[in-house]
Amino acid sequence: MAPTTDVDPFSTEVLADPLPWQSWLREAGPLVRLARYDAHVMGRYDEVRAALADWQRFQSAAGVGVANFLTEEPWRPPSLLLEADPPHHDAPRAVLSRILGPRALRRLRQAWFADAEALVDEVVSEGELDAVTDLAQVFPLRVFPDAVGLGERGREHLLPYGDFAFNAFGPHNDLVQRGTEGIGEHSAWVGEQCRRESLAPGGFGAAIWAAADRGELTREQAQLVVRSLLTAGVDTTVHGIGAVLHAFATNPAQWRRLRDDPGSARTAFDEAVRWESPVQTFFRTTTEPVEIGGERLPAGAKVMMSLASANRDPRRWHRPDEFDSSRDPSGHLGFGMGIHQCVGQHIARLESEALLTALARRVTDIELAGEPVRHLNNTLRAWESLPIRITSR
Ligand code: HEM
Ligand SMILES: CC(C)Cc1ccc(C(=O)O)cc1
Repeated sequence: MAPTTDVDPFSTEVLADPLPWQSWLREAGPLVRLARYDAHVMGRYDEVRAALADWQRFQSAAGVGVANFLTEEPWRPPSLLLEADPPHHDAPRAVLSRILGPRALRRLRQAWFADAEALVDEVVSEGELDAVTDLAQVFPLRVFPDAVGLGERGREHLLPYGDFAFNAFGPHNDLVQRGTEGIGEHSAWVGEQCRRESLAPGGFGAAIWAAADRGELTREQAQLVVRSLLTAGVDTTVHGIGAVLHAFATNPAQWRRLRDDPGSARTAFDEAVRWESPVQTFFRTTTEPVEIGGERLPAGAKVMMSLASANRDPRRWHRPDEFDSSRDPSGHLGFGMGIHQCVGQHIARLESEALLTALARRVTDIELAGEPVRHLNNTLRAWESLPIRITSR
């Protein structure tokens, strides 16, 4: 019988500091029953990785949150990638993989590096700034909506829309309730941006619609694939960049390492994604009886995957709680694993690499200049505010 816990992983206490819970979870066993939710949870690297690779027995079509789409209405029509399994998942994934692939990045690299230099020039004279509001939120919102082909107006809907979507993977707690008031307006704006007429030529959105013209997607699918970009492509990178800036601000020696070797920016970002896991958890649903750690789960069971716990599992990582930009972070689960592994990860890496490279060129030292403040979300590990002091050459 799997150990049972009465802990609420979505409680304010756990969301504010999830590390003690994750340590307990890893020691309690490979699978633990969550008494508060009709669900189980995995926190060890090997089991989480194996389940993510096993899409046949751990499906996504029943939703990747607490809610089981087979028994309750989703808050919006399900994603054709995230909340779909093969064969339905195949075409949307193939289209997006190509559009967000290496060729797109070569086209964007020069422009994003220049944009990052310009932003750093704007802020670096400040001396003291908030790494969240002045950098982590600004840069992704300056480059990504343009790359998608969005108009200028209404981009302030993007962050709150994504924040709600990530809260909605959790239970209907206070975080979801507080977002309910504004989500109608944010959703309406996002839905409008997914229409072909709203999307500028040359952007990711127009490329998705061109795939529909070629018969690779239907028109309805095209709209939803654009919606996937707008849902998954903003808050994640904002909090990923927040995480890497916090990591460097609290490890000054590693900032000097980055300045000596700017080429290490990409690995440093992946190490920050492992260490902080901006996306902490999501769920799968069993499609047949599954045996894990001596526990037999029936079909239709919801299982929470704690990426964050797995990314700090001492069974897999040496000194897991340390941010070590010189380690090899490959194999981390911060972008997931298997057929649903993040299709936008290269975009995220490029955004971070552009900003870190621009900062490393101009900033000799980065350190905390005040108490960082957490932004709580049922799924995301995020900062609300990150006061830093930078000294530039
Ligand atoms: C630091 C930034 C990011 C993190 C930590 C992150 C994390 C993840 C994770 C863990 C998954 C797997 C979900 C699952 O297995 O159910 C995923 C999937 C996905 N991500 Fe990302 N992501 C990031 C940035 C992005 C960006 C920039 C985009 C779009 C340009 C994006 C689009 C997607 C999409 C569409 C999926 C669904 C893929 C599928 O189900 O086949 N993500 N992401
Ligand atoms: C970590 C994932 C849950 C992020 C994510 C969110 C939304 C979508 C979508 O397709 O709307 C895809 C991926």
